[in-house]
Amino acid sequence: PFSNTMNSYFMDPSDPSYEICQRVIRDMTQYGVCVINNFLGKERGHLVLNEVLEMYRSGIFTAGQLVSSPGSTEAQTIRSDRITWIDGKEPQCHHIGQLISQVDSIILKANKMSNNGKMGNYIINGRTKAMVACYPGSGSHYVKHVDNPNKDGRCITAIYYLNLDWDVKRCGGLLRVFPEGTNQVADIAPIFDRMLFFWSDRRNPHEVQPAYSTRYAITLWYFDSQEREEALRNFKRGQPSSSK
Ligand SMILES: Cc1cc(NC(=O)CCC(=O)O)nc(C)c1Br
Ligand SMILES: [Fe+3]
Repeated sequence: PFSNTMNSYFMDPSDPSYEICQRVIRDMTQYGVCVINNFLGKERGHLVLNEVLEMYRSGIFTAGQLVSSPGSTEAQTIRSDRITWIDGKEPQCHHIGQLISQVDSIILKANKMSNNGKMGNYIINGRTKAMVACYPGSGSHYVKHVDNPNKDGRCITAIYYLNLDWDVKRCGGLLRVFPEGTNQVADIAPIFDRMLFFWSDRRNPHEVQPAYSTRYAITLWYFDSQEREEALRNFKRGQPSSSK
């Protein structure tokens, strides 16, 4: 439903352009999903990709999702995505760190710019670490799910894709979002230097279709201050958040 032709070349990382933030506000308000292509530009995109490849080669990625095949006799497991969490200050993650602070500044500026300082009625005051994910490409996928179904505080999912020459017909790995309230789906190819934002709650169930090439992505989840505070209060009281 949304046009994803926005390019963001030559953006000053410390002060994101007004029109990028306007675009995020408009698309998030109208569709709950926003795609920005050429987010860093080729050069910086490659610097981030090289750091991710180096991390992957160094073997610090853990097996993300261990799914023991149901009813299997031996404890056979089917690994799908492999992940590692970073804060971006690690010495070998300098450019990933720059990407993270660029996304931070866009989200925070957009949050301030949107009407009375709230984008989607959220006040964003923090985020998770960055999750670097790799789908090894042997048909690995991610089943349809909601990132934040039970008010754990996460309001925006931000995903940066790193995959050069990605052709969905050949490589699969499509992210399919099923925006609530419409039978229209949003198919998003995980192409190099593409930035994606979407509301993390039940408005955006999504799946990753089987990938047949190695598929890399960096994900950040931004917190709404009020919902996060409430979730932590519940957590301390030993209550599961709102409903399990
Ligand atoms: C670990 C974890 C990963 C994801 N990733 C995606 O949905 C994939 C998006 C993409 O790569 O296109 N989501 C959740 C709720 C958890 Br938890
Ligand atoms: Fe997800």
